[in-house]
Amino acid sequence: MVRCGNAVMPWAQAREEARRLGARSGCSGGRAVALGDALGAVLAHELTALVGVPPYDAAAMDGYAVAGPGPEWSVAGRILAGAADAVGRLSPGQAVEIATGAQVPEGADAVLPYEHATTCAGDGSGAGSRVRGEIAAGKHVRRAGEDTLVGDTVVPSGTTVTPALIGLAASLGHDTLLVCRPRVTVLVTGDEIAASGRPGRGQVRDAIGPMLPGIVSSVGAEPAGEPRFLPDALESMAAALRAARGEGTDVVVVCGASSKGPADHLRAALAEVGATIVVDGVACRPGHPQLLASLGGTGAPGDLGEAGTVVVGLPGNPNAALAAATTLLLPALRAMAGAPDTDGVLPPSMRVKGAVEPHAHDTRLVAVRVSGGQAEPVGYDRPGSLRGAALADAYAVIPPGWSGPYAGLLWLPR
Ligand SMILES: Nc1nc2c(c(=O)[nH]1)N[C@H]1C(S)=C(S)[C@@H](COP(=O)(O)OP(=O)(O)OC[C@H]3O[C@@H](n4cnc5c(N)ncnc54)[C@H](O)[C@@H]3O)O[C@H]1N2
Ligand code: MOO
Repeated sequence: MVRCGNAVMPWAQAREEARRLGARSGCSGGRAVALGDALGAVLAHELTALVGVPPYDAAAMDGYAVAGPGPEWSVAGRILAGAADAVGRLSPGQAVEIATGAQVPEGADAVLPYEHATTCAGDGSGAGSRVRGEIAAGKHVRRAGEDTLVGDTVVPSGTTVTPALIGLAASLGHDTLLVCRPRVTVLVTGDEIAASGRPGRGQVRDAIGPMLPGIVSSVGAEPAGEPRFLPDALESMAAALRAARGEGTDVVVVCGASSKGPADHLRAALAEVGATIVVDGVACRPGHPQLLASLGGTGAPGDLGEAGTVVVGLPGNPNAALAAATTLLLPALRAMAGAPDTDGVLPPSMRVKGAVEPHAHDTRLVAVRVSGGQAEPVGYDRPGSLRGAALADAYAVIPPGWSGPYAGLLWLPR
């Protein structure tokens, strides 16, 4: 059998190398973005509280804020949420009618909910009436800062920004967040590739460029503009790599030209621009010609520089490209942003339904649908076809020589 590459790396090791290179290259500085634009990015700083939670002593129930042990209080007025300092200090024996979330006046010991209170009517404004009930000191009052004190660190750097984190940041007084969103330049190679519409005779419609924005945004990165289409020519590819490095992009993804055919110029172009190849082929199916390199450093073996642009070479076959993106691109991007390795493979604890043949030397990535605690291969997952991956939830990770029935899972980007 023809094997592509002289130093094909085991699949798990290739993922580790991608993480190491991503972490070493880092993200080109954090950017302050409005809360609404931060979703999915990775926090480039610790999130601290600019205000406490709650910001003031607040009623947790609708009812009466009461001062003194009771069991009866005279009602001195009413406080609704949003009214700052509406009532002065309460004296023992006094109460105010209060809304949930309203500021509890000084001197109040507890809030007596309506459903536990007996009232004698006053003048309708809340004043002049009396209220009776049993209280426990401090009950139904949320004290200022009892959840979070001003200055507390609440979320570590490297956390992915979720809707909940955005809400939290707002509640802590932030309007912007400093985030890391690696920028990814996409180069689509091939004389036969059509960018849109139905391909003509001898043409193939680009299926990888349209996948990549979703793949990179699944880990909070972003495309640096539209894909650039390149002919099968060494000089065009070398020029595009130089341009991407000059523009300060974090990652260049090259689609196609990863094999060793007469029109596959990726390795020659990398040599021309002085790149250091870190992973030259991976022992996995599909996706074995994939490649990882750094445009940083001097190009001397082992010298990757401080913050060089990372190059990921995806094979031209679209399912091989998707497999390679989950193997090298996603781990590199997450590590670059400082995010933990949550895109890792689940432990081999998922039962695979039906017969799956392992490969003799390579890890197989088999498109599966996951339901009822089982992974069922969906088929149609040859290197050139995305039909299976489009129906699948994950790749089942089938190591060489696997005898089943349990496998690890690698979730597909959503
Ligand atoms: N002698 C060998 N030949 C090949 C080997 C090998 O080990 N020895 N490996 C095969 C494998 S596996 C793959 S995968 C491909 C990788 O090829 P390239 O990355 O060089 O890509 P191309 O040759 O340009 O294209 C391969 C195939 O994919 C189609 N393609 C390319 N780009 C796209 C795109 N953006 N969207 C959709 N389809 C695309 C292209 O038309 C070809 O059919 O090498 C094998 N050869
Ligand atoms: O391994 Mo290729 O990358 O399968 O088609």
